[in-house]
Amino acid sequence: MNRLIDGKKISAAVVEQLALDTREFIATSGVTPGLAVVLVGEDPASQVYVRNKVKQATAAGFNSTEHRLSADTTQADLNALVEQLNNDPSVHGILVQLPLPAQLSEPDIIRLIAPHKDVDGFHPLNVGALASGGADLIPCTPMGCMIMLEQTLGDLSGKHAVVVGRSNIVGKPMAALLLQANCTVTIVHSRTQDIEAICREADILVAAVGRPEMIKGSWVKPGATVIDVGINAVEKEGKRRLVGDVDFSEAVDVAGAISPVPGGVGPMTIACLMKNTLTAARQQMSV
Ligand SMILES: NC(=O)C1=CN([C@@H]2O[C@H](COP(=O)(O)OP(=O)(O)OC[C@H]3O[C@@H](n4cnc5c(N)ncnc54)[C@H](OP(=O)(O)O)[C@@H]3O)[C@@H](O)[C@H]2O)C=CC1
Ligand SMILES: Nc1nc(=O)c2c([nH]1)NC[C@@H]1CN(c3ccc(C(=O)N[C@@H](CCC(=O)O)C(=O)O)cc3)C=[N+]21
Repeated sequence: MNRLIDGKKISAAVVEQLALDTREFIATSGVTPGLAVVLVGEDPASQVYVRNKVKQATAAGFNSTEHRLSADTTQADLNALVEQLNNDPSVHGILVQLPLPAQLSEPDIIRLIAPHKDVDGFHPLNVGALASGGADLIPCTPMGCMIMLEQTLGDLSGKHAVVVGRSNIVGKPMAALLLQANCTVTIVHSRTQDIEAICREADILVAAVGRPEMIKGSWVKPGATVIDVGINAVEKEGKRRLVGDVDFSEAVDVAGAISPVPGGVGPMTIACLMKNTLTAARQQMSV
């Protein structure tokens, strides 16, 4: 029996609960949570995500603002915007869409965001808190993956989890959360030898590589739970399609449960961004 992990459905339930919590927060504090999303340049995929984020934030009952800067924005201009948002009491969460154009420094801008408004959980202070087990603002994509895994498997204790990819935004925080949930965690990356054999040992396989359909059905242990984080735009039969890092058509016959792309991790990421925005607003208002 193969089971599809339906990110659209799970995220809708998360957002529904969040809308209730938000209403209660607004009634108690008199404050509406505010999310500011910053987009530099015209990357079409980023525009889609930003639009989805702003739409969902409005649905959850937040105020949300979108700040679009041109692709040739200077570091000084971007810094000035972030400082303005840091100092704006109506803004509780700030997200700067990545990647940034080449002339801008990602580490510098991430460090500049006030840690208590860092709803991506990328500031070194929040990364440190996650590593030592006491974080409030957890990176949205790994948080979304954990919700999917816990709904599918319940207790994750003792499972062997293999994370493919070691980026700061997905792979590393994913591994930290799995470890916190008592999994035995292996991280593999581009220098790992015999990735296939390691993947085949996984009870939980999380793919965050950015290579379309790299993980084949034969890499999956029968019955394993597969979470596909990859979002890759490819041309198929002359049409633009989104595919994951897992070869879904092969893996679906082997896995015990698997998340699709689209309709898997993507919507969960946005739902978790909303969760973090409410958490940030609560902390700032001490409610
Ligand atoms: N659904 C969602 O909400 C989100 C989806 N994504 C998607 O997830 C994917 C990964 O994103 P991100 O983590 O930012 O990507 P990065 O490019 O930052 O990291 C990719 C990782 O995969 C590893 N890797 C690359 N090629 C191989 C290979 N052939 N074999 C083994 N490992 C390899 C790299 O290894 P090394 O470190 O050695 O170079 C690196 O650690 C992308 O498709 C992205 O679009 C990302 C964020 C959110
Ligand atoms: N600071 C920052 N934080 C991020 O969290 C961040 C980022 N930068 N840069 C880019 C990646 C990517 N990402 C996605 C979010 C939602 C979908 C999503 O909603 N996907 C839908 C489909 C969207 C479509 O149709 O294109 C789905 O998979 O079903 C995808 C990808 C967040 N990221």
